Amino acid sequence: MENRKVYFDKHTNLLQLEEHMYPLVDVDTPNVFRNLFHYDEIPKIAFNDRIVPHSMPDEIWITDTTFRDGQQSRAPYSTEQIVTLYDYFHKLGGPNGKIRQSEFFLYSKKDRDAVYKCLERGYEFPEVTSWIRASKKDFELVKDIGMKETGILVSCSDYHIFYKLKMTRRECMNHYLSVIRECLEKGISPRCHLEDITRSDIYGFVIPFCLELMKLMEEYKIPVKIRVCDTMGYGVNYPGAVIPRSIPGIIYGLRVHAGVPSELIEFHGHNDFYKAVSNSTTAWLYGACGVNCSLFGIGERTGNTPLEAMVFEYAQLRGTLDGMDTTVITDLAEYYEKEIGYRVPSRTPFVGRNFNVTRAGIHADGLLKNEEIYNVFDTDKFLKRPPLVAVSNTSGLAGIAHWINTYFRLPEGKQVDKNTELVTMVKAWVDKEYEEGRVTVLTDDELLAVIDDACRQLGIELTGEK
Ligand SMILES: CC(C)C(=O)C(=O)O
Repeated sequence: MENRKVYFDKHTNLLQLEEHMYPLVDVDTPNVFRNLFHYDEIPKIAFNDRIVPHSMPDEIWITDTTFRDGQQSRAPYSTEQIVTLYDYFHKLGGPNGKIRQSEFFLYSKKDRDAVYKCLERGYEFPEVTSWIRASKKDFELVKDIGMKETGILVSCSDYHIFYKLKMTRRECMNHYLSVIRECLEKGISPRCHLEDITRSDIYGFVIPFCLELMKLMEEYKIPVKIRVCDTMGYGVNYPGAVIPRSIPGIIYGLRVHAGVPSELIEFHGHNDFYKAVSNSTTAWLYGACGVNCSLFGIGERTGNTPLEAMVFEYAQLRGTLDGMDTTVITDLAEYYEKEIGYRVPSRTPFVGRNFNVTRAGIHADGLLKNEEIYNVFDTDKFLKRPPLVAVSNTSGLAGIAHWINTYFRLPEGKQVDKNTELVTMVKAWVDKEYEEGRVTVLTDDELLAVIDDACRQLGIELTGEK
């Protein structure tokens, strides 16, 4: 009886023995959940109305995959760029380590150089962790570098087990367990990436497998992490939705039926159905301590959960930033644009060029009277990005003056107003554009060119904090 865990099942009101409840179901043919996923139909969301209780852990955090999933989907970063980004993550996450870990490839010399350089920084957070091929050689590498933990791929849906690995569930589970045992033998903590969990048989494969993993953790006294990978973005957060698509249901099953502690559960989302952010927040709410994110959501296909979004989700859930420095998000966006040559799409929340730009005349009027009316929060304080009013035919002299003052961040005393000659000159150009039939708003670049020209004619310079 020693190794068997007994737990109280709230659904049945009975004490249950775990391994008797959830033996591996070794099916002959793959269960691909055709009722939900018919490839030539749009996937379906089904409901059984079983409601899972919230269980947000006392401490929650963010982990980062910018250099792993993020880098998989774009041109590789240079070593110097990785180190700079890592410095920024350290500052953004703050002294409480809200960006707890960042994962790195170890495949090439270049990958390893970046790891050595980041380790040399000596930061406690984000902890540098790895992603490797599950082989003896790679385990040794992890150990030699001095890392405590590594990610290992343990794909768990029958799509992967039968079609990709060409194994049975039993063969696959035995294979994974032997690899993880090898990792533990080396004294390294495995982070098990349960790829494609939202198309997997949760109680026929995932829970029996995680029960075995928890036994290995007990045997080796080394933490075994479970990363819940919503690889194709099928996860949903709706109360009463059925597993395997229900994120609350998956997290509940792992915690209650497989006995995985919250601090060892991490959610990794993809944005194929626009749900990466809400699914990640849901994972926190239902008992995962960690959400794994990539900066600006850059990742495979539609991308991962954007890291910056979860910083603001954190603050909204907890009522505090717990030491995170959100202004670094703007520094990161500028660094990407200037040094990496990537401009975040302009309407992207918190970072896009236009995320707090008001264009409609009627909104602009409200914003000019009181910025709280049309700005989500004090974006100048938290992101060094005061709200802007785009200039159009309805802007008037005051709107143009506001645009110049905010765009150039002109300090009081140096600000222009509706009587300034520069503003009159720009207004004359704007009016002419619309008289000639223009129907669209003016772009920043167009305005900058006109302002530049007018300043030259007037022999003045706009000196702001930019
Ligand atoms: C490769 C796996 C682990 C992954 O990143 C995912 O499932 O999204």
